[in-house]
Amino acid sequence: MPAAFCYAITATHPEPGPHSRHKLRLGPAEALHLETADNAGPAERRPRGNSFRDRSRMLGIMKKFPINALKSSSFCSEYGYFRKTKMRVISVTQQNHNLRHFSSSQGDVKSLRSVINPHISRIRNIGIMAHIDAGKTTTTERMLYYSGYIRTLGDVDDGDTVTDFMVQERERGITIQSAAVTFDWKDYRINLIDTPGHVDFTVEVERCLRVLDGAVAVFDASAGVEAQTLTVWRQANKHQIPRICFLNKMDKNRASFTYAVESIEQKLKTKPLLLQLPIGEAKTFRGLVDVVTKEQIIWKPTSHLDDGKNFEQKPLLEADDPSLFQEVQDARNTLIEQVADLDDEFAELVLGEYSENFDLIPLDKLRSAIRRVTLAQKAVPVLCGSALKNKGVQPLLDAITMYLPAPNERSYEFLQWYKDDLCALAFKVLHDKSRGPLVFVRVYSGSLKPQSAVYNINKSCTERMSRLLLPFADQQIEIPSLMPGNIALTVGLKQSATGDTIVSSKASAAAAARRAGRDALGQKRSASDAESLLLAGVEVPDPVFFCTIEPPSMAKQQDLDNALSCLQREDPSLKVKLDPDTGQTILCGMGELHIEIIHDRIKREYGIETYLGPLQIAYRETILNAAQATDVLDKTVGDKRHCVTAELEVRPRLGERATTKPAIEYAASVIEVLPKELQEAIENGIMNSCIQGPLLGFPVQDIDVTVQSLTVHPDTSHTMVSACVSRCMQKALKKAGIQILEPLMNLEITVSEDHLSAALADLAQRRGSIREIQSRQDNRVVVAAVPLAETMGYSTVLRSLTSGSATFTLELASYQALNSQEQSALLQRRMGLV
Ligand SMILES: Nc1nc2c(ncn2[C@@H]2O[C@H](COP(=O)(O)OP(=O)(O)OP(=O)(O)O)[C@@H](O)[C@H]2O)c(=O)[nH]1
Repeated sequence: MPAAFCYAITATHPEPGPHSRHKLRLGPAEALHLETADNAGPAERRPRGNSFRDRSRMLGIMKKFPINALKSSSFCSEYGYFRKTKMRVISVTQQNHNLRHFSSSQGDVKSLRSVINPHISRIRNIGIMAHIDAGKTTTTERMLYYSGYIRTLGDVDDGDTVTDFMVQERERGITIQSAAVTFDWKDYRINLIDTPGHVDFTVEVERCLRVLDGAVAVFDASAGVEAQTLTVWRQANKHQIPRICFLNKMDKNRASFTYAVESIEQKLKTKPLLLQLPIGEAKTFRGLVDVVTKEQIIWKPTSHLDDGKNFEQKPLLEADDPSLFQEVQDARNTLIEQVADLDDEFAELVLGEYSENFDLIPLDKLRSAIRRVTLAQKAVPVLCGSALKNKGVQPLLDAITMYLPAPNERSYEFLQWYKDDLCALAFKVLHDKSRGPLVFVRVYSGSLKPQSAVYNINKSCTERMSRLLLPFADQQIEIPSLMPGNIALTVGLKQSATGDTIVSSKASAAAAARRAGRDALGQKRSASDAESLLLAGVEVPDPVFFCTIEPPSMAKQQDLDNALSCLQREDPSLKVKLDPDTGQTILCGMGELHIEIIHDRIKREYGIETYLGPLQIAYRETILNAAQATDVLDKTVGDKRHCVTAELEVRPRLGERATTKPAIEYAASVIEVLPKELQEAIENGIMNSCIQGPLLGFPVQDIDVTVQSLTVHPDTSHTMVSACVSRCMQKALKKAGIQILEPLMNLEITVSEDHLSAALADLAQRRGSIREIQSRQDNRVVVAAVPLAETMGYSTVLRSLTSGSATFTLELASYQALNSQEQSALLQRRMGLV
């Protein structure tokens, strides 16, 4: 299957707003180092027995219970003592940052008084992920505000949020790059990554997920689960990341808590744990009830400000609102049932001591049980609010600290190879004009210190790191060390790119490789499996669009090459190659928007005005039949004779589809006498010929290859073997008959009833096939399949057809064969005949 990705375009993009500018004021630089013996590991699990529901039914204990007047216990600091260390504050010089207000009084600016290396149990590495426009950036901005790191609330629509700092992000009101920010909330260090929702930047989400321990999935409460939510949810499943759901936009027209929860349950196939219920919906939304504590939280604007800082939290009494009171009571009983069903330790407690009265269950016991089931990914806590209207974000922050895991509660298989040696992962690169590349790293084991040499396993090189910085909101604070579980920025690493593994030395890498190798033998794992554990890289799907890119003059070619190589280090989904026939530079990307943004960044950040050729589709080639070919290469170079005879068979693959990696087999007579280096040379030859198919030069997919025979003269170099095999492959592929495949996209359009027929008529003209039309509140959701070639400029057309009211998402589904007419039309176009 192709790597899943999709893209979403809102047909109504907000216009760029005025950029508010503020001056940066910093408090005095001071840092404290935390040393604490606090260790909050998960309680040991007990073997599961019958379900709680079954057992409680047997015992007949499912009753309604009286009000629990317990107050929520505040999280008191468990810190031991603080020790002063040196720290330097550096204001961000990122070219595009608008500087923001920070509290100036000492004691107010938490970042400047923060501990540098909090105890690992107090760290939360969290991602915010969602469908485009669900409100990730707005929620992040509120978190920074309530935790005291910014003094004014930025707005996505005004283009002045902290995390969307690129000019393109601020102008378009979308997140393009993930942004990592650090802040403290109630004695916890939160490293938070705001990820893009637009599918062209899915790889950006994927690489962040590698370093996260938990995630907050944000939903638009009026839309529930949308297409890109499914994609990011699948990505989080793949990395086994515990999650919390935040139903945002509860203030919006048509917001529905019940609808959103149902869609989470049905579409994401997960068990939602309702930890809150909203008080009011849409226009009447004014607060929430904490189902765990049965307290109501009502936000109240002060006379001059409605920034959400002022809220009242008090027990919900029956007299306040009898029906809400009953709803909360039921919700709490259901929650207890659900958790007991999933957690034996809690079930025992509930069935024993508290079987007569659930209200007496201590809060900490219930919370610990919710935490255990969340960490085990058996269920997902659900909270709600409205980030834009400043409601619900503080309880969300509390939930992050309470229910999402600390780094030491996650298990990473590769850690065992490193023991206590340094193992860190570079997960993001930013280019800073004055300081060069800034590399974000997460430390898994050992510690990282500035002014030290480190070894990059992927690049097999030693590099020197000059400084370590913590990205507190949009300030960066220099720190003396980085401990396991934490995230920071490094200055000075010139070779390291996204996805690289960093260790202390070459010897330490070798020792880890030996341990991994030994283990691989023990567990019957292949050496390449062990290697992949050692190198925690990022999977990048193949691009679907490409175009030529030209500098304004030949003199600027070198500058353009440099700019592209910097951008590629930041963005592994950007591919750059040279057209072997024309010598032109080719830019390959994940979507129209992706290429547009790269073009814009080259102009703004590197000052090069480039010209893009027309956007083209990255088709694939495959074969129709099995075929055999033989090739002989006989060449004398200097005094050496290179002589190879190869015979190969190619066949269409029947099983697993959409892979450009051919399955290679050897005839028994060949494999018996094949040295490893020669095998590598043969496989290089086969792979190279699959990169550029014989018909139009597109990658060849879904083929099996058998090396039938191979004769090699003793003096022949391996390069000549590869060349002969490659030529033989090309012959075999041509004989087998080439079929062109085009990317087929899953398209989901959300449109009002009034504009439905216009959208459907347009779809019919685009070779689209409609699979389903669903209802989502007052809107219709059209699920269809459409060739990628027919989606160029679709956002503009849909916007005009629906007066800007529709939204759509596209996701690569598969590659489908072009019919013979379409294929010959494409051939003619590519040859310039039409
Ligand atoms: N009504 C309402 N609008 C909101 C809320 N939160 C965010 N918005 C608006 O929704 C739009 C998108 O918000 P963002 O915070 O940029 O959403 P995002 O998920 O970060 O978007 P991408 O990163 O581009 O995917 C903006 O116009 C926000 O003002 C909310 O709670 N209620």
